[in-house]
Amino acid sequence: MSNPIYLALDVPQLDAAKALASKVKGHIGGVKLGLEFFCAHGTHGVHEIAQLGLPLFLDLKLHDIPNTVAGAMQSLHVLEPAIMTVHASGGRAMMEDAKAAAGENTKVVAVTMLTSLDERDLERTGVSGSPHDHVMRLAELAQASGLDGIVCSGQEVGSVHKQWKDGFFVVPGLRPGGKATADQKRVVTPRKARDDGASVLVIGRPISRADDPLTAARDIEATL
Ligand SMILES: O=c1ccn([C@@H]2O[C@H](COP(=O)(O)O)[C@@H](O)[C@H]2O)c(=O)[nH]1
Repeated sequence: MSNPIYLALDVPQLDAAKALASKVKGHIGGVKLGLEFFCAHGTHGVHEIAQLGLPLFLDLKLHDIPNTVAGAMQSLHVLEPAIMTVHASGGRAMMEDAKAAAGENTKVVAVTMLTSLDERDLERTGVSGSPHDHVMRLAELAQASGLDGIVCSGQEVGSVHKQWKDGFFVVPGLRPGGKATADQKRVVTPRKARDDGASVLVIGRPISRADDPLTAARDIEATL
């Protein structure tokens, strides 16, 4: 079974990002490049990280009208990401067009409800009900739109997995026991997420901000 850990390289300096990924390379299955990295280093930075030879998850969480998102997907195609994200709240047409524009080897997954939000935050955006129900609704929409899977927290992945048997589930908001949650609100341990059906475990600060990132990555891998 391949290593499901994708290290979130939310690191401002390109050299530091490369050094961190190289250091823990033997204990992760891929790297995740998000907005912080892409806004600072663009496609050049992605090519640099690609040289490490690990699968790339380009987490740009695209959210715009269908034509614009499809155009962005086409432009990013050349980077050959293994995984890309769009927001499920962009709607069915946007997700359909995003999938159609992506390369055939790229999994397109929809962000449902950010792991930094809880039920009160959701209510303030005008959506009543539980995070669980909101995630389930958006998962159904993503599946109907032909996407490969979704991004959700480890608190929902078990239910989504029961409903969408062959879905591809990306789970961030992971904290090994006792680690600071910081801005994350819907958290579980990597092991729990894995047991409940996560395909990819996105882990950033518990590794990148650890005193010894190599030991942290190794310890997390050992719990799986
Ligand atoms: O709902 C979401 C979607 C994406 N993320 C991203 O995952 C990592 C998590 O980093 P940690 O340091 O392990 O908290 C980060 O890059 C987010 O942009 C998420 O956390 N939640």
